[in-house]
Amino acid sequence: MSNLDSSLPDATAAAEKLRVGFLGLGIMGSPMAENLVKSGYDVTVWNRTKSKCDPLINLGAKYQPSPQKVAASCDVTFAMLADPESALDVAVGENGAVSGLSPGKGYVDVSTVDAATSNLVSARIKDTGALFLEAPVSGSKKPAEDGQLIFLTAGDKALYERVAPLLDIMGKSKFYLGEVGNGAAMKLVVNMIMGSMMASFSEGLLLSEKVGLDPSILVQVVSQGAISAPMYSLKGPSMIQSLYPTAFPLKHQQKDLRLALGLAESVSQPTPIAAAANEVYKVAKSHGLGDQDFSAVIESLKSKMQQHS
Ligand SMILES: NC(=O)C1=CN([C@@H]2O[C@H](COP(=O)(O)OP(=O)(O)OC[C@H]3O[C@@H](n4cnc5c(N)ncnc54)[C@H](OP(=O)(O)O)[C@@H]3O)[C@@H](O)[C@H]2O)C=CC1
Ligand SMILES: O=CCCC(=O)O
Repeated sequence: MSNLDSSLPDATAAAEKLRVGFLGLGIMGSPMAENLVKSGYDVTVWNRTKSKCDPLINLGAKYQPSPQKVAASCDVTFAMLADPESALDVAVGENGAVSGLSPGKGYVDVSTVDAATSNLVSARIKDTGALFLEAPVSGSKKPAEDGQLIFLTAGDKALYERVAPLLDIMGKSKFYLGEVGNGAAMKLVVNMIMGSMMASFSEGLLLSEKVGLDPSILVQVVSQGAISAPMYSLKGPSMIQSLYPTAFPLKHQQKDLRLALGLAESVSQPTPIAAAANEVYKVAKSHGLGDQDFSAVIESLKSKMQQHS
């Protein structure tokens, strides 16, 4: 097929020259928006803390002072916000995106939220005549920087097709999962597994050390067997040194476990492992580790912290 084939998504988007809004420039939103700017898109940004917009503005992004004004000045607006409360506030609160939307526009929420929040945002967006897509992501800070995220999308198929070239810039793959809520649910199930894996890995590192083994050799052994995971090889060495440089904040992992437990409860699915893991993250959060990487959960299993909890 020729590169000039206008049926290709890339060619369609280039021909359309979409104006892209981006709300929420935290650990994930900043590199995602940066990749769009670097790919030549006309990007307009907003963030609650305005200073985080400056590096993007220096790269050529435009700025608007509210989600409403971003949505009004763009064809499609992405939102990458901390949690259900902020996702709702930015979409439907005062000067929220909804008041800037109209038929022909689209809103793509890439935050990790629960299905109920996503459905609420979707209903309000659709009331304006605009289209809605939920598209939470798997992959952390580095994959966001490298354009290697995995999008778990659901909602308006027409919007999915329209933004596919943008998702392809920010990510390495994308799944379309049907009705709004399915993307949120898939993301929560994935992060429920991840949270339990990290808590279990933490126990193993500490146990190996207590029985006189070298935990760095445990990391090597794990990396070569059936339970190997990139996460263990990536985070294990720094965890052994009690270093937790933030890629995925612990407070967000605990939020995802909380939301996943709610999802499980809604269908009476027992999730005792995730429930136990959630308690360990809650202890870590209550000890002020919420802004550190989620691998800092190991701290809550160290005996000195157990005595103080
Ligand atoms: N970090 C990661 O590895 C991954 C994170 N996620 C998910 O992506 C989302 C964002 O994560 P991440 O970028 O790491 O988080 P950050 O904490 O770095 O960024 C959160 C963003 O939300 C904004 N925000 C928070 N509260 C409000 C509010 N009340 N009103 C308006 N804006 C608000 C922050 O604004 P301000 O700058 O003003 O604080 C910031 O832009 C979360 O849902 C997270 O679970 C998904 C995959 C990976
Ligand atoms: O939500 C955060 C996910 C982090 C990851 O997938 O590595």
